[in-house]
Amino acid sequence: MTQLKLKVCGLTKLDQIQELINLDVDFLGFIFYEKSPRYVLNHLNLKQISEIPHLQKVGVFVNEDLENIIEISEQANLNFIQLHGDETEDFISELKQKLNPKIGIIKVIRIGNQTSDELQKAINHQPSTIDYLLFDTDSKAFGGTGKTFDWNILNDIEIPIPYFLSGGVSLENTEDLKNINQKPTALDINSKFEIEAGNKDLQKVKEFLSLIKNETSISKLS
Ligand SMILES: O=C(O)c1ccccc1N[C@@H]1O[C@H](COP(=O)(O)O)[C@@H](O)[C@H]1O
Repeated sequence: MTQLKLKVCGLTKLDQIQELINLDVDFLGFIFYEKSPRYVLNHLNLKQISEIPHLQKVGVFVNEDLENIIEISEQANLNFIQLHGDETEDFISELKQKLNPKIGIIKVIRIGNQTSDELQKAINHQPSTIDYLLFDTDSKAFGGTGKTFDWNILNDIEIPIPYFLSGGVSLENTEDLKNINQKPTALDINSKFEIEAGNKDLQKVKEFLSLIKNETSISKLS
């Protein structure tokens, strides 16, 4: 059985980041959206982010200017760009052309009240150059609300590439993973593992890690 990966998002503190690296967390997420309470550049500069020794650093952007994404990705030494807004197919294709080819793209599909047909169309319209999809709950804030969507809708669609599951993922709802037929490649945790925005509750993250990385628990979930 392939092991579920973990992305911890909304990081702002170097000591916590180092601890997550020691815990072998698979993806580290940094929010480059000024309106977010987890806006990383209020806490760390691009050089500090670039020096973080991890090979799966994800920058989260919301309807950001293409040239800014490229500049930040280079200066912060990012490995993935997570597009969390309403970025079009053309925008993503142009970004892919201009971006360092080593940098992958994660496209977020925010799930609100779409039908499964509408959702399928949105998935099918994504450019083939994206590396992962990420499903999150739709909201005016774009993300980071701690709210879940109805995961059952994932059983009504075809997901052609690996995906991250996000939106209010917590210690309390991993049980519901067993109802999803096509399992996510990674779980993305954020606001449910915080003392306050951007300040992670590492004890909770450790509990979660042992839950999802433990073979016995995983087999209970699938
Ligand atoms: O966390 C934020 O503040 C944020 C703001 C704007 C876009 C995305 C944001 N975070 C992403 O939201 C999801 C879900 O987070 P949560 O579990 O619901 O708190 C996660 O992918 C973050 O990358």
